[in-house]
Parts: sequence; C-alpha cells; structure tokens
Amino acid sequence: MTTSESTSLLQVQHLAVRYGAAQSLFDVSIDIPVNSALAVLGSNGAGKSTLARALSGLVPPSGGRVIFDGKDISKWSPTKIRRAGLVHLPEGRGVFPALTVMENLRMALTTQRGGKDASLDHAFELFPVLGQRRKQLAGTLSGGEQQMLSLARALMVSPKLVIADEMSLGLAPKLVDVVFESLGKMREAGVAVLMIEQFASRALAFADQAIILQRGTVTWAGRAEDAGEELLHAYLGGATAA
Ligand SMILES: Nc1ncnc2c1ncn2[C@@H]1O[C@H](COP(=O)(O)OP(=O)(O)OP(=O)(O)O)[C@@H](O)[C@H]1O
Repeated sequence: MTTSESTSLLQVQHLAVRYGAAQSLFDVSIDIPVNSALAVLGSNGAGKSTLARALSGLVPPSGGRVIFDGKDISKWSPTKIRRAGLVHLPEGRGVFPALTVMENLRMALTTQRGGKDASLDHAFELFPVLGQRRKQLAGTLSGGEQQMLSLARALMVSPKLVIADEMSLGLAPKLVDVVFESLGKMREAGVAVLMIEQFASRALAFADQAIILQRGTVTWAGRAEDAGEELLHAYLGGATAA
C-alpha cells in the first residue's frame, strides 16, 4: 500500500451515475485524505449534486467504486453510510423549523447509546450561539444560524467526512461568513469536507484540493491554490462568483 492510499479517507474510482437513459457522471475519480477539504466546482447541471447523492447512497452508481474509511460503500444504504461517518448536508437547511434548537440536536442523537450530554456540550462549545438559543424554535433562527444548527446536527454523529452541498446558497454575505467559519471549526475538530459551492474563490480559499466538473466529467483537478482566476474563467465562465 502506498502512503497516499494509507491516508485516504475517501477514494472514488471511475464513478458513473445514470438517471434512466441519461448519464450524469462519467469516470469520476477523486481522493480525499483524512481531515482535508476538497472543493467541487462546476456550472449548473455539471453533476455536482449527483456526485454528492451517489457518495451518500441516495442514487446508486452504475459503475465504479466508492471506498470510504477502507470499506467499499458503493452499494450501502444512506443510513449505513451515515452511520459509518459520511454525512451529507443537502442543499437547504436540513433542520426541523417547528422544533427547538435543543430538540433538533437531541433528534440527531436518537441512535447514539451513551455520551449524549458530552456530544451536546461539544456542539455548544463549537457553536456558542446555539447554546444561547437552545429553547428557540429553529424556524425563527437566521439563515446562518440554521446552517450552524444543521452542521451541529451533523457533528452529533461524529462524522469523518461532511459533504456540504451549496450551504451558502441564498444567504446574505455576513451569513456566508458564518457558514465558512462553522465549516472551519468542523475541520479543526478533525472532520474532512467535500464542499460544493457557488462561491468558487471562497471554496478554493477554504479547500486543499479542487476539481472542476463539466457535463459529468472531471476536466481539471489539482491543488486549490493553483486554480487561479484565469483557469476558473476558462472552465466556468460566468459562474466564478467571488
Ligand atoms: N433525478 C434526476 N433525474 C434525471 N436527471 C437528473 C436528475 N437529477 C439530476 N439530473 C440531471 O443530471 C445532470 C446533473 O445534475 P446535478 O443536479 O447533479 O448538477 P449540479 O452540478 O448539481 O447542478 P446545480 O448546481 O444546478 O444543482 C443534469 O443534466 C440534470 O438534469
């Protein structure tokens, strides 16, 4: 086994996905080392969300393999994948608006046997504002705070990898800052991140590695710091929002 294999958390090998007759992903290969971040960039319809859905078991691959934490999870159910530590935060908030912050967090803990108080303490340590608002209904939080709650819920299951799919979509710039800060805290806690993001430059500043998807194919892959303006413009055209 080479060094890169031994430190890999997620290896996607020649992944293909079809929706009926239409193929959405072709021969996609990526590698995410433990505790690192990958930015997945691409214009609308490039296949970013399909990649996220395939990795989290929501759509079955039609070819290739997904190895997570040393196990082939290609055919696992979404629940089994989540329990193994790969958590998908889909577009949208992913919180229960009519429940309080505390109830939202407790719900995420229902399958955990012990250590519930420690998990809650850890979440409030990372996101103090949630501790202050524990009795508030989630639907009355700001957009950024709801995203924080969504991240805190994900943390409850001690994830090894979080897929953050367009978390800053539709948020005001200040709240986008909150989302990036929150994801940064998750990384500090040792969690790897696969980030799908409309704000290409912010995603690149956050990530170690990046790929560009075009029509279901990886057309560029490299270190995030090497993906300059010119390259982004060439691949993404108008989609290079700051
Ligand atoms: N459930 C589905 N059934 C059929 N085709 C689908 C389905 N979901 C996505 N597609 C198609 O797969 C391709 C990739 O879509 P996907 O949503 O993964 O792109 P994306 O890069 O996430 O785009 P966006 O940023 O708009 O969400 C598109 O051509 C889309 O029309």
